Amino acid sequence: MIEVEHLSKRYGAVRAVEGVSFSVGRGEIVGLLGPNGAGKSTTMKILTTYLMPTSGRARLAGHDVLDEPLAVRRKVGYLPESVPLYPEMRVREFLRFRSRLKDVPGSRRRAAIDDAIQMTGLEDVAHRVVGNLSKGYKQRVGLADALLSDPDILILDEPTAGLDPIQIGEVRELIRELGKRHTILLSTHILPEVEIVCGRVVIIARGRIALDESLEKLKAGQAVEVEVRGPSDAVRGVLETSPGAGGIRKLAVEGAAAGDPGVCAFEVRARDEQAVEELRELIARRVVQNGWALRRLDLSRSSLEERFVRAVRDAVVVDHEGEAA
Ligand SMILES: Nc1ncnc2c1ncn2[C@@H]1O[C@H](COP(=O)(O)OP(=O)(O)OP(=O)(O)O)[C@@H](O)[C@H]1O
Repeated sequence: MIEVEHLSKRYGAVRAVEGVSFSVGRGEIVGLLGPNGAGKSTTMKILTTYLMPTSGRARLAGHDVLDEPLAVRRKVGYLPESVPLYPEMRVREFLRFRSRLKDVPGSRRRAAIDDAIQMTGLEDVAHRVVGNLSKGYKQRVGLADALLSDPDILILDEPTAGLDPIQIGEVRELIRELGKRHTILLSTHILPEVEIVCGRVVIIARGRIALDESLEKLKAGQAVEVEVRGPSDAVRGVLETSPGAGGIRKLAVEGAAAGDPGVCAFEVRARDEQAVEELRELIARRVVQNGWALRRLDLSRSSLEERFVRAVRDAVVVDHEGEAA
């Protein structure tokens, strides 16, 4: 549904996007992840035909952004980083206005607006003035707008930016729901967001692709963090000999005293993706069987974070080497 080939964009001397290539298949939810200024918004503006690339190609649902920009716009619903709304309009009135602009046929317009309102949970505020809504609800109005023409593709630029934790959860849930019917490319710089919502992540750093991988693969080799009240050496021995364990790292040991073995914490890396869930349960059983108190047992986030930091750092190094050359 989205094919991007060697896309570049310069703003004067600023190379915002440099030879970016990736693709998104029908029904995928892909996260475009990167630090501030990485080139995410610029890429999305090119894909939605709001900006022309300096070079390279992009096709959405088979239409080229340069040759057929109107056809692209008909296939794409776009939620820009800052949602342009008319604050003095009421929600339904705004969506009616937008549906006319988007050429939604008159006979379909009412149903399209009702569907968009229902999908985004705006029923209770449909009669309210947009400018008086909370930021979370304004974001939903932006999403409803993006859905009006029932587009095949949704492009969402930082859809949860500036929302409170409850609103963030609601919008993420909504995106997952939308992912059942639409192909979605969303940008964010929040790692857990990608983990929760997306099936694949494309990391962009300094305008270049630093990583393009499925979440499943990224999670392979994931680790379990375990905290136990028990003798550190014995605990370590039991953890590292657990079937499925691929390596162990000490996180902390504290408080051993007379009569108290103290508390120790380890990160146990799973040998493969399947192993991590089994390993978690096995560790719980083994700790308890040894008569130790299990204080904490989590999936470690560090593996994905490490991959992100490494990918971004490597991209910066390559960039500097490129400049030096
Ligand atoms: N209109 C513009 N004129 C000049 N430079 C620009 C313009 N728009 C963006 N840039 C620069 O291009 C680079 C990429 O910006 P872009 O907004 O695409 O990044 P981003 O990944 O979306 O960042 P953020 O997460 O902060 O929104 C940055 O260095 C930015 O300063």
